[in-house]
Amino acid sequence: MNSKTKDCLSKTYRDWLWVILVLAAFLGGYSTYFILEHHSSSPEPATQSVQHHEKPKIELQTASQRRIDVPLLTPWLAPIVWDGTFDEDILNEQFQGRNITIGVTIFAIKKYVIFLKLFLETAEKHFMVGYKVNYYVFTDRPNDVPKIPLQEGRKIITLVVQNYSRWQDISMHRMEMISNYCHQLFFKDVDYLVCLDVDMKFNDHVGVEMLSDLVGTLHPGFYGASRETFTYERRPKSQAYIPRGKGDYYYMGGFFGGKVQQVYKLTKACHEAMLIDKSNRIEAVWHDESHLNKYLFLHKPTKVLPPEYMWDKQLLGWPAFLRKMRMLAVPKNHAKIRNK
Ligand SMILES: CC(=O)N[C@H]1[C@@H](OP(=O)(O)OP(=O)(O)OC[C@H]2O[C@@H](n3ccc(=O)[nH]c3=O)[C@H](O)[C@@H]2O)O[C@H](CO)[C@H](O)[C@@H]1O
Ligand SMILES: [Mn+2]
Repeated sequence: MNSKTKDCLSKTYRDWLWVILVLAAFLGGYSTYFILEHHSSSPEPATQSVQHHEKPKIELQTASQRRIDVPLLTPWLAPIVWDGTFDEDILNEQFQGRNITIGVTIFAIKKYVIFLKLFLETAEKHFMVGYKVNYYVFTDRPNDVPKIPLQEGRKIITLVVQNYSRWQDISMHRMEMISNYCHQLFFKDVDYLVCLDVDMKFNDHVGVEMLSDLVGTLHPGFYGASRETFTYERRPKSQAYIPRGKGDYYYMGGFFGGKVQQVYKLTKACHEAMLIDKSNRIEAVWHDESHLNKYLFLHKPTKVLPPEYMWDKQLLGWPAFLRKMRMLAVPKNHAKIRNK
């Protein structure tokens, strides 16, 4: 082979190399384009139908991700049901087929009967609308229970109970009475129990999003405060004792609930703890609320309600994280109403 032939061959060889390189580059680019395009273009029929059915789920995820200003889960992964984290329509679809009855316990003893009218009227507007509700009004003044029009499937059941001279005893004995009536009525007649103070009014939707096995509500006065400021009972002599550095949240005494069996366990345990305290001549600093906090520290709630569910506008204003005020405290004159 002479050098000319060699040159000619190597030139042809170089030309072919170029062709191969250009072809490879083209194929590489095309395959990248093809893969990207394949992912972003409309999916195959099977994927298409999944996407269609899951549309609400995707929206819900987006909605919950929108709340970055508040904690959405407890450290034990119970949801904290802030506005914007749930879809009422989906929840109603899940609950409506279950034919549930929700019991509400309200104590209106002595002068506190004056709170009943506003409580019940606003509950009819906002509380569990479309569901069966039994309002259990515990009172020593049955004639003062107002007769207000109720939606279908809802009723008021008046339970005549004794009063106590001290307001603290009235407040604390609620635990005893609720646990007693579980056997007499609640186990048989309701699925869930919601236990509320009477000096409150409904101001916005409160529905099935709040239902769960065991439910506690964050006390509005302590939301975002450090654990050290919580007014837990700090004396070891009391059954409600929570040592410093311990505890999860400060829950309010005026709003808790859950499945009847769970509320039975809670109220019975708190009542028994208060009996032991009494025999040891000690009363917890915030009465039933202190015992509730101890119970919920030992038995973690499966759902936690944010302070939307009980707010005090006069005392706390309207901070930005509070999109809704679902229940509000009704201002009261303590001197005029307590122990009267
Ligand atoms: C909103 C909230 O978390 N409230 C709690 C808080 O005080 P509060 O200042 O809200 O207590 P309160 O005066 O509302 O008393 C608690 C409840 O007991 C009932 N009652 C009281 C006195 C009376 O004469 N007649 C009567 O029916 C009534 O249902 C009232 O709502 O701390 C209390 C214990 O110290 C209870 O744990 C309350 O649930
Ligand atoms: Mn109250």
